[in-house]
Amino acid sequence: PLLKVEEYQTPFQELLHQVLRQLQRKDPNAFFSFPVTDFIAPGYTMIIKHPMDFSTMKERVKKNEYQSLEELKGDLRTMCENAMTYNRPETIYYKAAKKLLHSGMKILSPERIQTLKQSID
Ligand SMILES: COc1ccc(C(=O)NC2CCC2)cc1-c1cc(C(C)=O)n2cccnc12
Repeated sequence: PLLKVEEYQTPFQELLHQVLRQLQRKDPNAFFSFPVTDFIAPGYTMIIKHPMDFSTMKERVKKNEYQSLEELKGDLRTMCENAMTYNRPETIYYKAAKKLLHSGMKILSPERIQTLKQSID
C-alpha cells in the first residue's frame, strides 16, 4: 500500500497541522487526543454539549473547515473548558486542561505563528 502522506491542499492547512502538532505535544498523556466517552466519563455527553478533541480538530483541518486561526483557537478553548466543567478542580484532567489552555494560547500567539509561517514558507 502507498505510504500515507499527510497531503494538504493549502499552505494554511499545513500551518494549522503544525500548530496542532505543537499543541498535542502539550498533552503527553493523550487525554485530549480522542473524544471522551460516557464509558470512561459517566454522563459526559449529557453534561458537555459541544465536545471537542484533537482528532476532531485534525479532521477539520483536513476538510479545510477552518477559515481562520481564531476558529481553531476557539475549538482549543472549548476542549479545555469542557474538561474544566466536567472534571473537579483537584483532578488530573482539570489540571491538564488548565495547563493546555495556557500553553496553547502561547503557541497561538501572533509572534509564534509568524515564526511558524516563516518555517513553512
Ligand atoms: C480521551 O480521554 C481519555 C483517554 C485516556 C485517559 C487515561 O489514560 N486515563 C488514565 C489516567 C488515569 C486513568 C483519560 C481520558 C480522559 C479525558 C478526560 C477529559 C478530557 O475530560 N477524561 C475525563 C474523565 C475520565 N477520563 C478522561
